[in-house]
Amino acid sequence: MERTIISVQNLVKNYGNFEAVKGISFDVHEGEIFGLLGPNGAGKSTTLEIIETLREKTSGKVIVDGLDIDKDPNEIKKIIGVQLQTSGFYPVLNLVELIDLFAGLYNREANAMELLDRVNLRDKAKSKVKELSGGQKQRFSIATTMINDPRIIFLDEPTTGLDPQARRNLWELIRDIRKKGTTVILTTHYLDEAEYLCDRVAIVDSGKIVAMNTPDKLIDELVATGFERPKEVKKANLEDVFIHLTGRTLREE
Ligand SMILES: Nc1ncnc2c1ncn2[C@@H]1O[C@H](COP(=O)(O)OP(=O)(O)OP(=O)(O)O)[C@@H](O)[C@H]1O
Repeated sequence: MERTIISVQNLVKNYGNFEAVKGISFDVHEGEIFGLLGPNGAGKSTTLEIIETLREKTSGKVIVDGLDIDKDPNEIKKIIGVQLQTSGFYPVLNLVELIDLFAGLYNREANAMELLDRVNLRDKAKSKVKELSGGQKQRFSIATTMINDPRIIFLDEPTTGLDPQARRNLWELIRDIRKKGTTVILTTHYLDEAEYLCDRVAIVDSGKIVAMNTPDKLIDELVATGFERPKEVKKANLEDVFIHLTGRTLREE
C-alpha cells in the first residue's frame, strides 16, 4: 500500500477576482515522482508554492507528511527542499560557499563536496554560479534542494531551456534522487519528460485537474476511446538524429 505524503483537498487560490486554482484535490505517494502538467497559466506554480508554504491559499486543506499547512508551516519547511531560481544566488560566493551558507540557514552540517559529487559538479566547486552553463546551474540548484536531507523535493520546470543531453542528464539525476527514497513533485511543459520520469501525473488546465493517472494508463484510456495517432512513417525523429550524431554525454563542460 502506498503511503500518502502530500494530500491536497479542494485547494482554491484567488488573485483578486481571478480564480487561478479552482478547487483541486490530489494525493502524492511517498517515494514517487509526481508531475503537474499544464499550459502556461494553468496554476501549477501557484499550487506548488502553496504546498511549499511560500504562498497563502484562499481555501482548502493541505497536509504534508501528516502536518497541516495552516498549523505547522515551519515543521513542513524542515522536511522539504525547494528549487530556487539560480538568479537568486549571491553572485560573489562560489558553489561550496553557497552550500555552506544554505546549510547555516537550515542550521545543519552539510558536506558540500559530497553534494556536488551527487550532481556531478565537484570540479566546479570553486566556480561562481554565473560561470556555470545552463545545465550545470540547474544541477546546482537541485543540489541546494538536498542540503537539509528532505523527504520531498519540489522542482518547478527543472529542464526548461536545456539542450537534449543536459535534459537527459537531469532526468537521470532526478531518478537517482527518487531511488534514494526522496519523493519528487515537479512541473513541466515537456510531455516526453513527464512520460519518462513521472510515476503519475495530474494534467491541470485553467485551475482544474482534468486527468490524473500513470502516463501509461492515460494513454491507454485515450486509445480506448478509439483515438489513433496518424501513422508514423519514419522509425526515428529529429531528436533521435541529434542524439545519434552528438551522443548522450554532456557537452557543457
Ligand atoms: N501574484 C499574482 N498576482 C496575480 N495573478 C497571478 C499571480 N501569480 C500568478 N497569477 C496568475 O495566476 C495564473 C496561474 O499562474 P501560475 O504561475 O500558477 O501558472 P503556471 O501553470 O505555473 O504557469 P507557467 O507554466 O506559465 O509557469 C496565471 O493566470 C497568472 O497570471
